[in-house]
Amino acid sequence: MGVEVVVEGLGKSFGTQAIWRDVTLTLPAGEVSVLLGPSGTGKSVFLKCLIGLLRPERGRVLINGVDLCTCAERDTYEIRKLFGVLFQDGALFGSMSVYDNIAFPLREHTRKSEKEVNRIVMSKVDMVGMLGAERKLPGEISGGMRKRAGLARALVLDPSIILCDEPDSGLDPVRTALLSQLLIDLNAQLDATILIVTHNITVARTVPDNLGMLFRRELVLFGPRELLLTSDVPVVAQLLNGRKNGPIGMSEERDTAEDPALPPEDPDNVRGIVPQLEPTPGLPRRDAVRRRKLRLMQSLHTLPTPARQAVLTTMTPTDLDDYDTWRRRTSAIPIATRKTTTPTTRVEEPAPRSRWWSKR
Ligand SMILES: Nc1ncnc2c1ncn2[C@@H]1O[C@H](COP(=O)(O)OP(=O)(O)OP(=O)(O)O)[C@@H](O)[C@H]1O
Repeated sequence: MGVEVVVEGLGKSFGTQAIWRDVTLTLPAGEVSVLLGPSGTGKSVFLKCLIGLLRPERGRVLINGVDLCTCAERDTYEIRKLFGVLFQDGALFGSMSVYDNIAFPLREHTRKSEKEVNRIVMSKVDMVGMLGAERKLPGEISGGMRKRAGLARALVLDPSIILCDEPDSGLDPVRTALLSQLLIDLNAQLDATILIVTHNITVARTVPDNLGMLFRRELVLFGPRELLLTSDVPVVAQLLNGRKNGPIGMSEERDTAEDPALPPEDPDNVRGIVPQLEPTPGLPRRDAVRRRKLRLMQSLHTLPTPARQAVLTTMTPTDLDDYDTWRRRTSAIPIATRKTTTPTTRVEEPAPRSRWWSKR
């Protein structure tokens, strides 16, 4: 199963340029999350901080209890093995074939035989739909294929955490839709924690379990997809609808500090929940979906009404039964505890779980 990534109070600057400050969020284990934000808001820098390629000045990144911001080089190296990363440009070695690029982490970090390497590489080549192109050089294939080759390379060590920096940039709408499906299928097969940085609104609306947004050097919001897709926060609504009117300007200097109200009659306003992609028929169901539903029910009371209603519409009778079982199990503890002091008190609700989503 994937690994939870906990980010607490993270801050990063380059010299006097503050990129973002006080970023706090949790990527739940095995779930798919998307990070949005206008160009230049530091999304790629954030990914690099998560894998320890850049060191933030403030805050913590906790993975399996290890703080990547302060741990020794040796621990960083070990933790990094949990990650598979698709960099923005694919980051392939230009002089190596696609096959050798994908085989590289296996040859570098494992002692597998060439036969075993071949089996793994070809299975990943197949997975990303590149059979027949594996002997080509990166310069001989399209940008979209380079992205998919980069994704195949990110997967060869069976990562618990997959980071994808703009996997859809430069892809046509059909290939973007296929890539979205591929990411959901991967999550169903691997149950890995996935974080995708994208500018693509359709990907943001249809792929993730959780959405977040960076703007003006801060994390505006991070939480379940229902929270952002029903959000009235102007910058979130502007970005998710791809509109020109709103706080986001052409350049950072033109971004406005206040959140001007959006015109309610805007015909482009397509706010609301769209169905999330399901794994391709024949693949396993996503384990994350059930875990996430239980977690959402536990923290339902912390969500704004529109998000809460949207979450409730996704619940099946089985989900509600799961929640009921959990409630009975957890409330048994306080009832037993209270018996000694106030035996007549019935505890109706489990202790409220602290809010796990983040708001500026
Ligand atoms: N190594 C570095 N040294 C100095 N500045 C850097 C470095 N890496 C990134 N930056 C700066 O950090 C800011 C954020 O860059 P980043 O690439 O993370 O943005 P982004 O949100 O991913 O943008 P885009 O969506 O356009 O890819 C930019 O102003 C960039 O110039």
